[in-house]
Amino acid sequence: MNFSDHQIGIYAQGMFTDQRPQITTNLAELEAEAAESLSPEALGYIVASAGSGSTARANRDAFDAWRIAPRMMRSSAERDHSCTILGTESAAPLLIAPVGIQTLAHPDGELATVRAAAALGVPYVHSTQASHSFEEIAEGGGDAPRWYQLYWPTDESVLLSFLGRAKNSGFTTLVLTLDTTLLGWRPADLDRGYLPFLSNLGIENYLTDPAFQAGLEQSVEANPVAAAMHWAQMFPNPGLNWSQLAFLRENWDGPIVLKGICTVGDARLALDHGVDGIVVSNHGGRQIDGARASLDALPEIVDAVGEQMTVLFDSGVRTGADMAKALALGADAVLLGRPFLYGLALGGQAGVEHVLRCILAEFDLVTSLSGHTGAAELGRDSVVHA
Ligand SMILES: Cc1cc2nc3c(=O)[nH]c(=O)nc-3n(C[C@H](O)[C@H](O)[C@H](O)COP(=O)(O)O)c2cc1C
Ligand SMILES: O=C(O)C(=O)c1ccccc1
Repeated sequence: MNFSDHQIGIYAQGMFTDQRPQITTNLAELEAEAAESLSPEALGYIVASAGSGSTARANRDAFDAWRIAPRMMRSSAERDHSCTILGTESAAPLLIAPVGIQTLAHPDGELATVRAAAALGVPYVHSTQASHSFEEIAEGGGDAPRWYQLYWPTDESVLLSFLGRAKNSGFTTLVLTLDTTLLGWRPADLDRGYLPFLSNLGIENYLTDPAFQAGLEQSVEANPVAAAMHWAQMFPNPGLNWSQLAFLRENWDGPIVLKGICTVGDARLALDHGVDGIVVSNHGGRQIDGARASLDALPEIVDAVGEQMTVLFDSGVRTGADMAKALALGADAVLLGRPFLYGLALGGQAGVEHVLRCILAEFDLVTSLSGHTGAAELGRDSVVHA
C-alpha cells in the first residue's frame, strides 16, 4: 500500500462522500455504536470477555502504557506499508483475525468480511467455527489472500478432511489456535444460557464435512440437535500437546503458525518444533481472566525468537496508533479482532471496509507524523514506556 502526503491513500477514498457508511471514524467509539445494533445475546458473545474482564482491560492498559516518541523532519512524504507475511503479500501489516460465527454480527457473515479483505488487499483468516464453509468462501470471497485457522478436532478423520478442504479451497497458511481447547468462563454467555453452536450456528465447516457426516446416525436436516452434540463431542481438546505437531506437519505442506503464545517458554518450544510463526495473543481476553496482557508479552518474545520466526500479534488493537505500537515492539504484523466485527455489525461489507480504511489511514498518518516512511522502519526507539 503506497501513500503520499498529497493523497493520503485510502483515507481520501470515500471518506468525505455520501457513500461513506454512517459509522464513526472514532475507532474507540465503535464498540458503543455497534452495541446498539446487536441483540443482547450477540453483544454478550462478541464483546464480553472471560470472568471479570480483567485481561481484556489489561490488553488496553498495556497499549496506553506505551507512548509513541515522534521524530521530526525525516522525509516521510512517500510511504509504503506493503509487506510479505509468510509468503503472503499484504497491502499493510494487518490481517483479519479468525472469528467464529460472524453471522451473529450480520447476515452476510464471513462472506462480507472476506470481500472487504479483498477490497483492501489484506489477508482473511477463516475460522474453523465460521458460519460459511471453506468452499463458500473460496467461491464468493474474491481474491483476498486466505489463511485457515484450525481448532484441532479430536476426531482425526474430520481433522484430515478439514486440512484437505482448506488446501483445495486456496487457504495457504495454517494457524493452529492453542488457547481455546475449552471455551473460557464467560459470564455474559453463562448467565443467558447462550451457546450459539447448539442452534447449529458457527459449525458450517463441520455440517458440510463428509467425515463429520459419516459419524452421524441421521442427516443434519433430520436431526440438527444430534449434529450439534456430535460437534460438542469433538471440539474440546485439552489433551492437545506439542508432540502432535509432527502430525500436522506431515499433513499440511504450507506454513504453520501457532496462535495463543503468551510466554517466552512456549515461543521457544514453537521454534524447537519447527513451526514458521506464532501469534502472541490471549484471545482478546476471552479465555483466562487474569492472564497477562498480550502486549506485555510481546517484547520479550520478540527478543527470544523474533530473528528466527515470524511473530504476529493480537488482542487489544483498536486504532492505527495501536497498530504502530505493536509493530514498534517487534510484531511483524497484527491481527484485528473485534473492531472489524463492529464494522460488520454496523454496515456489512461496507462497514468492515470502513473500519479497515480508518485504521490503515490512521496508521499511515501516525507513521508519517512520527518520522517513518513505512511499517518496516518502526522499531523500539519509536516508542517509550510511560
Ligand atoms: C466473537 C469472537 C469470536 C472469535 N472466534 C475465534 C475463533 O474462532 N478462532 C480463533 O482462533 N480466535 C477467535 N477469536 C479471537 C480472535 O482471533 C482474536 O484473537 C481476538 O479477537 C483479538 O482480540 P481483539 O478482539 O481485542 O482484537 C474470536 C474473537 C471474538 C471476539
Ligand atoms: O468464541 C471464541 O472466542 C472462539 O474462539 C470460539 C470457540 C469455539 C467456537 C466458536 C468461537
